[in-house]
Amino acid sequence: MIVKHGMNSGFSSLASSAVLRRQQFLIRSLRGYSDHTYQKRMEGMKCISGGASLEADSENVLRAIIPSLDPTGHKGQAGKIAVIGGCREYTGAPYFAAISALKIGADLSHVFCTEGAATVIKSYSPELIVHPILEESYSISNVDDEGRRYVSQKILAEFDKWMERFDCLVIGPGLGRDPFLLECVSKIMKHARQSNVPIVVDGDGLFLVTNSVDLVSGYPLAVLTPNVNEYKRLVEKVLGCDVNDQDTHGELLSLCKGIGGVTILRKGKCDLISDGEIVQSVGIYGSPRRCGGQGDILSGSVAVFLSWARQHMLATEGKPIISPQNPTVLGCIAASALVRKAASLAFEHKKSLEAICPAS
Ligand SMILES: NC(=O)C1=CN([C@@H]2O[C@H](COP(=O)(O)OP(=O)(O)OC[C@H]3O[C@@H](n4cnc5c(N)ncnc54)[C@H](O)[C@@H]3O)[C@@H](O)[C@H]2O)[C@@H](O)CC1
Ligand SMILES: Nc1ncnc2c1ncn2[C@@H]1O[C@H](COP(=O)(O)OP(=O)(O)OP(=O)(O)O)[C@@H](O)[C@H]1O
Ligand SMILES: [Mg+2]
Repeated sequence: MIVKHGMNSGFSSLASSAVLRRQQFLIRSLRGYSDHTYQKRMEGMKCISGGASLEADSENVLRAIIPSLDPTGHKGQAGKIAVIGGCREYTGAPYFAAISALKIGADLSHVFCTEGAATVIKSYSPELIVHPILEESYSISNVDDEGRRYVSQKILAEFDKWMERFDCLVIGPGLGRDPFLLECVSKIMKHARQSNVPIVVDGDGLFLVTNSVDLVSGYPLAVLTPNVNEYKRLVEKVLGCDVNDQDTHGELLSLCKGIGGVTILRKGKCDLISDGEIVQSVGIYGSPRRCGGQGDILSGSVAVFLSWARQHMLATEGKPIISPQNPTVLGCIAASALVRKAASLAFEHKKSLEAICPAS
């Protein structure tokens, strides 16, 4: 887990582990804000809307919400995350999301995927807990309508056994677009909502939500993390128009309000984050490489930071020491800042000599 700056020396042995050193390095790296070169680099990146800079104070957000390591803590307190995704085509995306949750500092990370994807994902890492419960249409092609209902109920029952243990679900990385599978995932989302489990919707989860906005509308514990294409489809569906690059701020506010109370993290040259009330941007210099998988890493990271921000909110009895005060927005700011900085460091390290493996 990332260790808070200025922790007392009782944690020094823990803090000497390689993982902690690496994570502390990331935090320290974020302090480079005042660096002149960095400032110059950032000049072209700042998101200006209506003349006002919206840049979030991400370093202080990170400091505030990252939990301290506590020797009395038990496994699970730093976060239990589940990724719902992984099908015939895609096994990388759910892996990147789930392993990122662990690397950020969550204690447990699960993946719910199809049977074929499960063996592959398990072979990437023994650290992930993989549930091969989802089915695609091809695997039940000989089954009649009643049989399909049975399979669907069985999937839901299997998922429900676990659901209330999770601090956050990530729905969509590498999910695919099979109609039967998406129908089951819709039911999973409805159950998560009834149980007030936060959800991060990404990748094909956004394809599902764009076609069934009701799944998230009016749910303040939902975060959508669209890329350029996914954002365009959402705007077209919800606002009924093309993306307006002249009023990014106003459009994002309208989109959040149009869907109803969700938080949106719009990925791009600058990441823009809004809950329909405020807009914040994270323009930390990232990587010029746009290889696949970086968004998956972000969605797993948002899940962990969102959970920590909610814990922070509880610990401060609803009076957090940081603003903005919406924990889903805080989680998005922290994740965006860390992932962009990590991308920048990875590029500095590897340059273009070899392809940047997102998980490295
Ligand atoms: N290794 C893996 O398993 C990966 C799987 N992925 C999964 O693949 C599925 C589909 O996600 P996609 O992001 O490809 O779907 P999208 O529908 O967002 O993107 C589809 C197409 O849009 C193009 N595109 C991207 N940015 C663009 C831009 N700025 N302007 C114009 N065109 C642009 C891409 O080249 C791609 O051909 C999701 O489930 C996702 O999670 C991706 O996350 C990538 C990695
Ligand atoms: N033009 C850009 N310049 C710098 N960083 C960017 C740019 N576009 C996206 N990013 C960053 O890259 C990360 C992934 O965003 P991206 O738009 O590539 O997601 P994605 O298409 O969903 O990725 P994936 O391939 O994992 O599905 C985010 O952290 C985002 O801030
Ligand atoms: Mg994506």
